[in-house]
Amino acid sequence: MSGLGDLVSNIIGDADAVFLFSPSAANHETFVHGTDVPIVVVAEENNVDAEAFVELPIEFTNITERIRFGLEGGVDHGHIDSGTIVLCAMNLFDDSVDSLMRVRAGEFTHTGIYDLFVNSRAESSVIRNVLEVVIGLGKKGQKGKPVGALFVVGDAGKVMNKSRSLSYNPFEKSHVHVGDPIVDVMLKEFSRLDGAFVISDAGKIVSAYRYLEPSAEGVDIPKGLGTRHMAAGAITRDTNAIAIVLSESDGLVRAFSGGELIFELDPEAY
Ligand SMILES: Nc1ncnc2c1ncn2[C@@H]1O[C@H](COP(=O)(O)OP(=O)(O)OP(=O)(O)O)[C@@H](O)[C@H]1O
Ligand SMILES: [Mn+2]
Repeated sequence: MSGLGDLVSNIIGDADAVFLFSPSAANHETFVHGTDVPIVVVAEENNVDAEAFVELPIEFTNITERIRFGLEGGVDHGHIDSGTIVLCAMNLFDDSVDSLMRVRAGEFTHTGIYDLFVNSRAESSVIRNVLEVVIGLGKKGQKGKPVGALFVVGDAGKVMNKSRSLSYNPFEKSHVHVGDPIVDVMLKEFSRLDGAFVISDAGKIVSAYRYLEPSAEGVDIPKGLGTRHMAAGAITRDTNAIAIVLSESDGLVRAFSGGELIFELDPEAY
């Protein structure tokens, strides 16, 4: 094997921690027993009873985003320091680890995806549920036609104060939460009409058809996005909410926090 082992050990030799992405129990065992550096598991669920664990709120089909999220979580939970050289191990093609990547944990610029889920007022499961609804809407559209939607999540009292009603609120006296199966259907139906949905920290649907009237001062969103995206960005600067928007015109899903665009994704890729 003509020196390949040496080349590879140059890449992985100085790693001080291993991040295992969605490992099988057998893979996890192998790594735990095969090395004495700390092992951190990054996955949607902790199926392997890992001591050090970072929960992935969504699957992240983009691998660099998945890694970034895992590393930010690892630092945030105190599993590693930000300068640590990490070996990321993944199975991209089947059930056994087939991919190793060497990354310095602090190397990434802060993307905000981690904060969006973990440091928001709203529960991360609520944000995940809203994202799932929006991605679903983006995939199918409404009766085959592209549809736009705006969800404002968290800090609902303040959001209600900075908005006005465009129509009667179908959620007025109801106690429905995002993630309830019936709600998916309702949200998709009501998203045909104008305005925003307002969701509480705990996932209660507070209102549909809200016209947002935040101050737009200091909001810096990419040129070319229209009033829906501007309102979404601005409300997240004026309150502690985050906003998730489906664009009717380009079909992309965008998330805003603190007045900034945090990420954009193509629902067709999910
Ligand atoms: N302040 C607001 N609050 C709530 N909804 C709004 C607000 N401003 C615009 N919208 C909604 O966004 C819709 C689309 O407006 P516009 O085309 O200007 O936005 P956009 O950012 O270009 O979004 P899209 O990419 O979906 O076209 C409006 O019909 C309205 O339903
Ligand atoms: Mn538009």
